[in-house]
Amino acid sequence: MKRLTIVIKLGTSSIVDENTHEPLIEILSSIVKTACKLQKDGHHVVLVSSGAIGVALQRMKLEKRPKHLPQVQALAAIGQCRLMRIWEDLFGLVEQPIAQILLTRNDIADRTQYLNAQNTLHELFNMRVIPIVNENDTLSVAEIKFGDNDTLSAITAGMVQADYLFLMTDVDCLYDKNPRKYPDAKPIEVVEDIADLEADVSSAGSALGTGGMGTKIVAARLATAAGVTTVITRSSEPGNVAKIINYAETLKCQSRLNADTCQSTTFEPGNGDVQPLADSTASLSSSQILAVKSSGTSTPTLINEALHISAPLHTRFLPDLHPIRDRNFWILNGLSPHGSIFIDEGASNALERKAGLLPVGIVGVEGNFAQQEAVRVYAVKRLPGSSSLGPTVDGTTSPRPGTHSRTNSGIGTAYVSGSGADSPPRFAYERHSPAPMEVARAIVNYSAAEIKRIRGLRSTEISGVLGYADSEYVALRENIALMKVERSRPTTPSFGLGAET
Ligand SMILES: N[C@@H](CCC(=O)OP(=O)(O)O)C(=O)O
Repeated sequence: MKRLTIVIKLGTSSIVDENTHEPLIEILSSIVKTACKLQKDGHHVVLVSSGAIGVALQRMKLEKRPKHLPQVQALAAIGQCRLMRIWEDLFGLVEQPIAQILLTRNDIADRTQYLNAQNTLHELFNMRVIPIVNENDTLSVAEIKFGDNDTLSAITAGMVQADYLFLMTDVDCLYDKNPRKYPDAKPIEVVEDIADLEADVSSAGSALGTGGMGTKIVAARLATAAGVTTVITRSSEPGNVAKIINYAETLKCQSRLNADTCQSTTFEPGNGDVQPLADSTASLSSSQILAVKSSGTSTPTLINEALHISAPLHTRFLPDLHPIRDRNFWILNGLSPHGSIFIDEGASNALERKAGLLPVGIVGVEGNFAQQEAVRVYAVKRLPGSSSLGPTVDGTTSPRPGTHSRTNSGIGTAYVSGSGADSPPRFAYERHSPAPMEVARAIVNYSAAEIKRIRGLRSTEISGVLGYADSEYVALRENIALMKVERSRPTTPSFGLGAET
């Protein structure tokens, strides 16, 4: 039997009525039914549930979400237990145990706590319990906030290495243009590479929640990079979750056009339900396999036609084939960067070859970070003729006064400037057109002040300058996570839609 791990995120607008703030019992009941069915079929299910603040508004008979942070935090405290009471009542009706997990970014910034959260989730799966995750808003202030539950759900999906993340919202899917303005807007069913998506993400969230379409795209980017198929679909039809999984798994299986690889899959095309097969027999009939083979296609739409299967409207973001997982996922997404380091091309290439980060390749530092904190790592080009021992990247947004020349490096745009032949060359970079490329995140062995003093030096020179040398590396290889960097991207259709949460 193929067991899937499925994270379903419900925004505030799917949980409470935007005007009356009453719980949307019909949707919540359908979610419970869907989650229990998936669970009973052997899959692992996690709910990421917003709605604490929305539910509290009704409890406290308030008309609007307050703006003052302590009031919002107090409401979250009031609403969270009421929200869980609603879930407990509904899941209790079908004897399905649930668990509450409240997270802040701080909780997972510590590697041990991150692993503890991960272990707890896995243990709950083993116990056949459905975890319900929300941000711990009462403790969260800006610096330790995930910001919105779309991001939280993507991090949760990465943490449990989910197969699917469902971002349930108030629209069917993405369209090639704003369907509210353009009646001929076409739904986008599959986004093969999210890097190619140029999105109009201007739509705001609902009055109660914090997310919108922008945060959904950010979440989809994060989750697909972690190998999670991410789906945007309408929350008012939770039964669609199983239909979409069924459809996507069937297409995945069929696109391989190989009966052997389909053997462990457990789906009956077209009936809308995910069915575990006790004996691992092929889920697709030989006539269906023949139908696809004889159609001579592997594209989803044509396979779909060959099989006569369809799914409710949705947009599916396909996962990265080389997912970022485990420690790398944690470095990239669990930690908040406290500053930036700028490295030259040689160092950038060395990182690609899985080397650690030495001081000699560092050309600049920004921010005020301490040892063992996370930083962003940007690649910039070292200009010909500049000193190898300590040109500074100063982060100005335009060239400094004086003589300057400009090169387009393909990595970032670098300027060299100085007031004449006697002045040492300085590096500056332009933040826009093109911005320096963030190539990695790293946990550093030295503080910003220390790195400013040792940048450009060989490792043997560190102790001479600092009086000590904690490490020859500014960041050890195991503490560096490379980003997926797109050096050139084709332009792609933009889309528009007005999702609320
Ligand atoms: N954690 C908050 C919701 C935050 C949030 O992202 O809300 P939403 O945009 O509705 O998914 C709550 O429970 O009210």
